[in-house]
Amino acid sequence: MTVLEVRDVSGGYGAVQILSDVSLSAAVGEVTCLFGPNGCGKSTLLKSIAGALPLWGGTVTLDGTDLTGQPSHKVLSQGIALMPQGGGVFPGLSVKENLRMGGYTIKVRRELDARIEEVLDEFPRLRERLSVAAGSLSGGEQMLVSIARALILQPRFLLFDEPSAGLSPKLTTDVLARTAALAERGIGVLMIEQNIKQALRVADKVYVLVGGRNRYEGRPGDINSDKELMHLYLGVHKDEGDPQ
Ligand SMILES: Nc1ncnc2c1ncn2[C@@H]1O[C@H](COP(=O)(O)OP(=O)(O)OP(=O)(O)O)[C@@H](O)[C@H]1O
Repeated sequence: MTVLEVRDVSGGYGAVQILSDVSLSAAVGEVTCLFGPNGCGKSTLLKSIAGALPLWGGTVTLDGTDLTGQPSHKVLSQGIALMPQGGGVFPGLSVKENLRMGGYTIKVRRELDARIEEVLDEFPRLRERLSVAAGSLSGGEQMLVSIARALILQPRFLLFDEPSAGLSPKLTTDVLARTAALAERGIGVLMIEQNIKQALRVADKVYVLVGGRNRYEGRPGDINSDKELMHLYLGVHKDEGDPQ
């Protein structure tokens, strides 16, 4: 099974260290959730894995292939796509143009068109809005464009940075269900999420970072028994954390 392995990763910005010896592993076909208090380094970790930030130490491997220190386009070509907060669509470009941008490495036009068609079959709502500027879509629709765009290159792993940020409770449920569906079709999902309770419903595995270090690793059913973690660091209060 394809596994993304992060080992003893350290990193930060300028001289400021944010991550200290962080390790995790995520598998294709699973949703791996990354929780932790604000500012603990979750986004920094995803950016470091995706090659958007240099690592100070440690390794990132995909199925044993060393990706440590590779620039983001190389990491992407290995099948790891980063979905930034808010989706990161190009607001002034149409939905169709955004999808084309997702496949910019596919040089054969027919092949790119076929991939776009495949993805649109999965996202019929986007088909109706192909010529609309992505920036004029709702937050939920922009997240769909972002997911659809990432799927054009048939990634093995999607790194989601708070896919539900700014979305209504209903859209949050939809987007989290979609991440679970992506995992079911064999993609590995590594996801930061603030909606702990809802994320636990779709998670196969959970990591918690505190202060840029690993604090917890386990299965979603077990995390509720760590009261300090749930209440103090994740802000989930009594009777709120049951993933059922
Ligand atoms: N570009 C940057 N330059 C300098 N410091 C940064 C930069 N981006 C983030 N930081 C700092 O790094 C720390 C970790 O930020 P990060 O965004 O990784 O945390 P997070 O766990 O994702 O937080 P949140 O849950 O609030 O999104 C914070 O103290 C933040 O202020």
